[in-house]
Amino acid sequence: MAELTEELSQVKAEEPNVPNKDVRVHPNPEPPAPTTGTPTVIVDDLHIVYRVYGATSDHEKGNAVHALTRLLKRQGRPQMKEVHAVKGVTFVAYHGDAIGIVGRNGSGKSTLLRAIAGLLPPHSGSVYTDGQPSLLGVNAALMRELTGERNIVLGCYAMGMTPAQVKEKYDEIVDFSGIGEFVQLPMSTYSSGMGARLRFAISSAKTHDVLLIDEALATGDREFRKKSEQRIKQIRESAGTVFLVAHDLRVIEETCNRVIWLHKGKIKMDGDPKEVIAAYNKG
Ligand SMILES: Nc1ncnc2c1ncn2[C@@H]1O[C@H](COP(=O)(O)OP(=O)(O)OP(=O)(O)O)[C@@H](O)[C@H]1O
Repeated sequence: MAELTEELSQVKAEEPNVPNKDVRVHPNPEPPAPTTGTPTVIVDDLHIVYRVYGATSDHEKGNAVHALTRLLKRQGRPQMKEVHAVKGVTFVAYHGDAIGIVGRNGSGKSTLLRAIAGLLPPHSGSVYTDGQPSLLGVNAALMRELTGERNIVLGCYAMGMTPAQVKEKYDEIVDFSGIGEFVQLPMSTYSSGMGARLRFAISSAKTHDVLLIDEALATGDREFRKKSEQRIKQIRESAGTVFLVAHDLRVIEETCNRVIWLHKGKIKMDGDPKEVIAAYNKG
């Protein structure tokens, strides 16, 4: 384990750290004293636009003549399509907030989380965060060909933990994930639920200033969901801020103190979970 951690710390040291200049993140090395009412995330008139290159325009769809002409003229597909996924979203999140984000498929929930995490540059508008945001998604970058054990070590390093902290947390992460002896096997042998549980266990082993969870709880069973909810409560109590995207509205209602309803990239409602979820269910 010591050898492995040393090897991984070298790997990490060589990774280029490319700051995203479009997202203004203000890392706070000394976590602030828990103060409710202090803003942690400010999203100001945020617009996110995806550019899809090589998209087929409507009049070209399924048209063999166009495809053949392009081939003969050796032309590529110059078309570029823009998808305006988030359209002028503005809100402020505070210490101790657990904010659920609901909305239909394609309403912009994952895009908003990725923008808060600093992974997508705004087309216009700004995101300000106090502290380091961490995104935990069902597709979080664990490596399928590596064992659970190696992924735990790698994941902990990626979150900035020291070798001593990784050692201290290792057993707790394995216990919490409930994957047992599978920890010695490559993640490619895990069910999707086991993978999701391990990702959640790793990400939540550290105290986060801002933790963003994208559907990560959806694949867990009932018992695991209860444990995860408990852990989200602990993160809130340590004055962090949690954002949770889940299609299961019960999870959101039981875990969050505030809900944002996104509709076609815009905020339709923002407030008390019961009220927002009732309106969402009607509309
Ligand atoms: N990488 C991408 N490239 C182009 N368009 C994208 C990309 N990712 C998402 N989109 C588009 O952006 C819009 C918002 O997608 P997003 O995944 O944020 O929605 P969502 O609310 O999280 O959806 P779901 O509930 O289905 O997960 C959709 O129209 C989607 O097609």
